[in-house]
Amino acid sequence: ASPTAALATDGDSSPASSASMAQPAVVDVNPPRGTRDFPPEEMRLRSWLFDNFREVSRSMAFEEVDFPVLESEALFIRKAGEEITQQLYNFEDKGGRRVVLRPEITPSLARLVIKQGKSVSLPLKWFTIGQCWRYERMTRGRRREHYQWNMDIFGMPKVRAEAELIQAIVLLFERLGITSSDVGIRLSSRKVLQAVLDMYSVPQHLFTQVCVIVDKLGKLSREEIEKELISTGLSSEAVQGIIEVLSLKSLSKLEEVLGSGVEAVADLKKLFSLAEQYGYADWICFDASVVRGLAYYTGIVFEAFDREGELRAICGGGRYDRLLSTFGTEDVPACGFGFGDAVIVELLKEKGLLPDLPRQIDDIVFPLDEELEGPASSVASSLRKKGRSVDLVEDKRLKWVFKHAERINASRLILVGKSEWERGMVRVKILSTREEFEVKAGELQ
Ligand SMILES: Nc1ccc(Br)nc1
Repeated sequence: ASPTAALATDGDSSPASSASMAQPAVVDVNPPRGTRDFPPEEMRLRSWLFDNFREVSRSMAFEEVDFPVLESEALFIRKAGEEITQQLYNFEDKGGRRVVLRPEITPSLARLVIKQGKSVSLPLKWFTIGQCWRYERMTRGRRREHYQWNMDIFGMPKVRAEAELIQAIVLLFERLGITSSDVGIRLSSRKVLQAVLDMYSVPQHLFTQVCVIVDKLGKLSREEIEKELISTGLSSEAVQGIIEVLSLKSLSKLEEVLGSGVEAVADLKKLFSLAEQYGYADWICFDASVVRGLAYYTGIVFEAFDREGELRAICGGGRYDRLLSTFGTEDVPACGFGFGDAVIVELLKEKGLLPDLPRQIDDIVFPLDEELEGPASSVASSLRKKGRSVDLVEDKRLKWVFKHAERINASRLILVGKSEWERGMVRVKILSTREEFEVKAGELQ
């Protein structure tokens, strides 16, 4: 039996009703575990979301770039114990190369910046929307792929980059109808943690490991965090000092603890003052516990969260000034964020903000009998060349065509009939007003 035998037909043109043809599908029609199909309705929502990502990127003068989903595994080998590197969707290809389905976009961006080298002028403002993968034991039944909108700026060492990226995030939320009472953006700087580690003379090689551990604050208990920090070799007073500073929610308190003139505080003060000028100050708040879980961040980090506290972070990012040197070349200051396609949709559902995106086409062209299939083709073709979306229908009863027109929200029904065609005419029915008239076929717009 053909695999499509089990697929429903319209019950109108098939010889027997689809029910009598249903047989077990030969292949498993579900996509691989942890992955999704996008049938038309879901695809319209995804395209709507991505169009908003693109429109914000355009308004910020970012250029679109793209990369293979398949990357060399070497790009993602890091020793800081991040979840993302422990769940690599990695394998050996037929040429014996160690490759991965990329878990994130930033290393690919860095790779391309290095490859472009001196041929590009800085700053670079690039964005992409790409599928990212993780191989997680299905015990937790979580998805293994999602799409991420990434925006990154290379070659902008000052806080302007962070301010620009946060504006992009706020613009996106506002386009979707989300307000600063629904969502906040908490931000801090890894230089805060760096200053604390310096206070306790913690060796620099522990920095990224400590960041990855404290990023689990709020996910693991305080005891578990303390245990993991001690296991890196930190003294208990260093652990207490870290946890105490990371619980601060006020920049002035932070300044009291770290002392004035600390770079982290100066950066954050500058960002808050720029936020006032951009007009998004009510979206952001300082929260010293924000460190984000990626090893390569070096400065300001930020994440958007729903103020009801129900959901995981909606998006997140930060400054990564030393990623390129880990790939063996000179550093270029960089800053970026990733914005996944899943949590945002959950938030829109919760807020009743999912858009109604019905299918819509301009014209249905229908030959009233078989010998008019040719003329119907030329009518459809000329309308398409004029930019109309045209559904050319045949082998159906007229009753079915009217129902179909309603189902797909067609604006017009163009009927090609024998007597009209002999006079060079076609019949046009405006479906919203039921208005009906004849038009010269050659003058149909
Ligand atoms: N990094 C990553 C990849 C895929 C999914 Br689903 N979540 C996170």
